[in-house]
Amino acid sequence: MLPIFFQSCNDMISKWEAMLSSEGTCEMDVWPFLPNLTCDVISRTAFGSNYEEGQRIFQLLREQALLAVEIFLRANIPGWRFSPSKTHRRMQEIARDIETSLKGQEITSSLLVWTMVLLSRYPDWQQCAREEVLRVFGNETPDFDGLSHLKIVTMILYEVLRLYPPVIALVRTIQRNMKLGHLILPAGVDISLPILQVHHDHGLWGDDADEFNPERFSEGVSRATKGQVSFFPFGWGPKICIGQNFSMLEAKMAVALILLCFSFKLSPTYAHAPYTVVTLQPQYGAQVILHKL
Ligand code: HEM
Repeated sequence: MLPIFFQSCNDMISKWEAMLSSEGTCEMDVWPFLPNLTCDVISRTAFGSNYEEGQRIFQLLREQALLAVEIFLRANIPGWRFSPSKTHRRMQEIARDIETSLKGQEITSSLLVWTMVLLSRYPDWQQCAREEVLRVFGNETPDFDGLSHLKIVTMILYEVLRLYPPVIALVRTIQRNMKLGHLILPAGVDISLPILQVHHDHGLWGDDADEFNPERFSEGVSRATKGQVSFFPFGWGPKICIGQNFSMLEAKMAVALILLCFSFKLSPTYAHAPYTVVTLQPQYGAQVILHKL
């Protein structure tokens, strides 16, 4: 799997290098490249093909996401979600076409784009992470052992997942009448588990809850959360994400290789506008200025 991550990340970096000016800089929107990278990785891993060959599946995934938004926007029309509309029929067709295990690809690109935005905003953390990557790998190709030893990069990724969880909420349907704390929950009711709000809760995370401070994860997740379920970007319990190790490894590889090749800062044209199309994305892209190292 790691050689696939490495190859796909290198392909993306080569495209960025080809765009550099003679001074070794380039202003660009990195956001469109990141879903292509994660599609490429999952496509090569699942089908042994590259992004171009797996393209049909990813077009279907994007169409499905837009249809889901359409349904969400009409959710307040009573009974609409049960009606056999054209949107529903198309969604069912698409669902048959796509295996569940593909659903993580766009989510990982959300993690990567917010990591680039935050490291652009916090150059000290960017430098700190680069020094760690250089210390661990030097001129060697990143391997599994080294990636598992990237402590600062891991702290940064956790803090990005806390501030910008790609999945902002989970929904659960109550199967039978139950009591949860002081709440009585009747069967059939849908409840939302608001990941984004919990991750920003000042009572749980302190006064700096809205600030980027990877240091809070320096002693691991359970210390940072004081043993509470206040950090669950991958869900929790029996339905927890089965792709979390895959995506963390992929993200570490991508971040390590980008840090080794470029320094980057936000372009003045960047407009901070997180919005949700199934996952949390930058509405107007992620314009950065890259400098070749
Ligand atoms: C940063 C990346 C990712 C995040 C934040 C993420 C997050 C999540 C979340 C919140 C859930 C729902 C858990 C629940 O309903 O309680 C989930 C489920 C799932 N994820 Fe991920 N995911 C990521 C990457 C991936 C990747 C790369 C894959 C596949 C290679 C993947 C495969 C799945 C599958 C198959 C499920 C359904 C598990 C089940 O229902 O039993 N995810 N993920």
